Amino acid sequence: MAEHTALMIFGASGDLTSRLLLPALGQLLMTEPKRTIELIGAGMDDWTDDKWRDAVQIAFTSSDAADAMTRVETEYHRADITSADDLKTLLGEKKAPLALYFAVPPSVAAAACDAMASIDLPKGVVLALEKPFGVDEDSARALNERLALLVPESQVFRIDHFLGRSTTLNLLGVRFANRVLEPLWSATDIESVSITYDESLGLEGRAGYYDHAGAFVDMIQSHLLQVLAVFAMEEPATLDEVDFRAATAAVLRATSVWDDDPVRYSYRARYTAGSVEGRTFPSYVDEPDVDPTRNTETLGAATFEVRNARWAGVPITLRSGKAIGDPSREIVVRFRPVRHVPVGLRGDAEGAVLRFSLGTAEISLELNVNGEADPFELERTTMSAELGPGALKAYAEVLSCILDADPVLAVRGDAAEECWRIVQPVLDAWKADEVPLEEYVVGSHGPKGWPAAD
Ligand SMILES: O=C1O[C@H](COP(=O)(O)O)[C@@H](O)[C@H](O)[C@H]1O
Repeated sequence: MAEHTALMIFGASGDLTSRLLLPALGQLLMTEPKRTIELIGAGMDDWTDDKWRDAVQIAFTSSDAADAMTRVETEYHRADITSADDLKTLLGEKKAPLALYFAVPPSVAAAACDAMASIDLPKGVVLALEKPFGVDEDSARALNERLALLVPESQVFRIDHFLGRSTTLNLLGVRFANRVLEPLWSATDIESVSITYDESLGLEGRAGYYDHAGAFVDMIQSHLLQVLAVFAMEEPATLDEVDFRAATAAVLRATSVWDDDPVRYSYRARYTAGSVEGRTFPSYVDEPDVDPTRNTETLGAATFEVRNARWAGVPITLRSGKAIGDPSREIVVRFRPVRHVPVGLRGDAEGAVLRFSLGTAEISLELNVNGEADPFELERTTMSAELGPGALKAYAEVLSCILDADPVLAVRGDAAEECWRIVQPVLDAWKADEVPLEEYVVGSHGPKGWPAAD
């Protein structure tokens, strides 16, 4: 662990910084009492050092981390990060360990990378970039090429906080450390998989971004494909960045829409007025700052196949939606039924179902057992266990890797391009209106008859 690091946040006065980054940094500092940080805020707003320190203090207090302020030196600079002169002044004599965190829109990040090409960056500097990484495969590749001119790939951190979720990382221990599960982890024994991340939340004032992204790009193009990659990867020899990222990237490289038919195997819908968990939402099209002609979906799903020897033939459905009642956030693994049940054992011998919660850290296994009243009549039972929630929240876990310059939980450049390649046929089919945009009432589970809404 690097004990003292400089973290420079571009977009310091923005929503992402106050809502996610600073609370996560506070949490990280509370769990790592030896860590100290030089926290440099930079942005277009005319803030003073005091205003920045106050913003940090407020965010730390919100995550019960006010005590960590004593280990943070703060300074703020008004700067246009797309200007080489401003960047030169900002970076001045700064030396590694130094991380530059781009909490800015992708177009600004791209322009800042261009500006950086004409200055000398401190050796060893880490560049951390928020999603979305590009808007399609070509733009992601172009951004990768720009970044490659600046620093080696191991110093580029494409952030996906789902890789830092303890619930995603639980897949590693449960699968690889259990002989009762690991040998079953393939098409031979698994019939289907679904990865669902529905939320009761609505737009939360993010229409400016969300109305362009939609549920599919916001959640599936990035986060859920990464979860799929961790779920389906070959066993890496080690969990270092080289082995781990090679294994997840190989899964993405082998993944495509089921049957190459996005019209049949993708689904989209948007919500109409209603209430969920005591909050009332208007119809999506009537939300402030939404352009109804954009046809943005607030719920998306698609079925994919990982075309390799381990997974070919297993449908893997990813789904995510907003304003869903009693939302499901889990990975569901459906095992195949046994080939034969002894004559005399009555009932339905369905395959076992293993569920990993992606919300709270829980795991459960549904099994067939002998009936309580009649031992020759099968019944279903569920064994469940709570797993540790993890000491750090997802963003804090990811930040800890950034500060240590360890890219293991960052998305590798080729994987970021693959994610766009995988979803493009769906986005194209939707743009051409080949898939109907259905509707669902806020607080419902989404349109009836969709896959993976279990
Ligand atoms: O990145 C995003 O993730 C959140 C869901 O993740 P969580 O950790 O906050 O539950 C999602 O609400 C948001 O739309 C998306 O941009």
